[in-house]
Amino acid sequence: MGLGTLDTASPSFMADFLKQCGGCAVIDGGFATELERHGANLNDPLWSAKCIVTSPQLVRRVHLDYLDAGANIIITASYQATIQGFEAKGLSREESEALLRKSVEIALEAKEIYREKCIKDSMDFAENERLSRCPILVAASIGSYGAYLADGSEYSGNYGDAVSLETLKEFHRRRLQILADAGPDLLAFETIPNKLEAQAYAELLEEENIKVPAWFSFNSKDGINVVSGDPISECALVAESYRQVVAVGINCTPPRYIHGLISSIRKVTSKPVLIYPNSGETYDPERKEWVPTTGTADEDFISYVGKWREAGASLFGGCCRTTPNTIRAISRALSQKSSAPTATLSSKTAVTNM
Ligand code: MET
Ligand SMILES: [Zn+2]
Repeated sequence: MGLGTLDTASPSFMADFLKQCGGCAVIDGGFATELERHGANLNDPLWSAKCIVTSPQLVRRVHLDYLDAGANIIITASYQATIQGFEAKGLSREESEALLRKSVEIALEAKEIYREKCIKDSMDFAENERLSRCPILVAASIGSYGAYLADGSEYSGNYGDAVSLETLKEFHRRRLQILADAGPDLLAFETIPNKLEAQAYAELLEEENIKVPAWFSFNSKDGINVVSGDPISECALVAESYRQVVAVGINCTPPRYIHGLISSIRKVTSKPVLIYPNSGETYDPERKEWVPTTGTADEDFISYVGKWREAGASLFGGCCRTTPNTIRAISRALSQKSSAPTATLSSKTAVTNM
């Protein structure tokens, strides 16, 4: 299935993977918001991680839906799964650690089911061809300290002076070890809100001698800086000297900012650039809901894909409020290989038919 020739420990792992995918890969779409669309109530400090406990079948189903839609990389449900968060719910240390492992196990299971389905369904030539061309990767999600706090600071990046580099490293250390040992193909540090946390991740990868390749993905609300106000160029540069970091990019950010951010990242790194924007709506942490933004055509998400590719991104997916339909449309847009991949696609359909 291709993976036999892909060595996650090799320095050329990401380049090899992208080559097998034809130059570009597809990441999945919004995970927590997709669980919600299926009826899960995530109004909880654990957010999507609650479903690892309450609805593992639904977690697996959403992974499978994204694979069916054309994702080459699925991201685990561990974004807001932390030992501290589970312990606050009364679980023991052992139970908490087992749940972290379980998030990876469910995604690996979905990958296996999907592969078996494709093999069995030998009549489905197109699917088989896709699989043999490009392997499926499981990326273990690591959300920020702010995501654990569940107080909106993942979108402000402001942890206050009391939170130091050491605080962040100690907060993340054990979770990182457990997720890395659970057997994912990648580690996805997602929605990184400031430079300090990126630095903490980078140092941890080295100190803990983590062998699983990682990506760093930041979020922005102005297209120039990450949400804390640290310039994206400085944040992306943190990753540059760490060989364990195999891609750098942006997630959970409105589509209208992505083009400029790709250019800024490309100026400071030659690592592959990944992007998985949200639907363009804004999360209101007080109301705990997504609200529409005015004045921009963020529903044109899919129509941007060709431009993002031209700007130098090579991994594309969606974040909050995007759906398997969005991913299917991205996958098609990329495989069309034309400079105007949206000609036959209604982007509005892709994003609003949720
Ligand atoms: N991978 C996570 C999800 O889609 C990222 C959340 S960003 C707030 O649920
Ligand atoms: Zn998001």
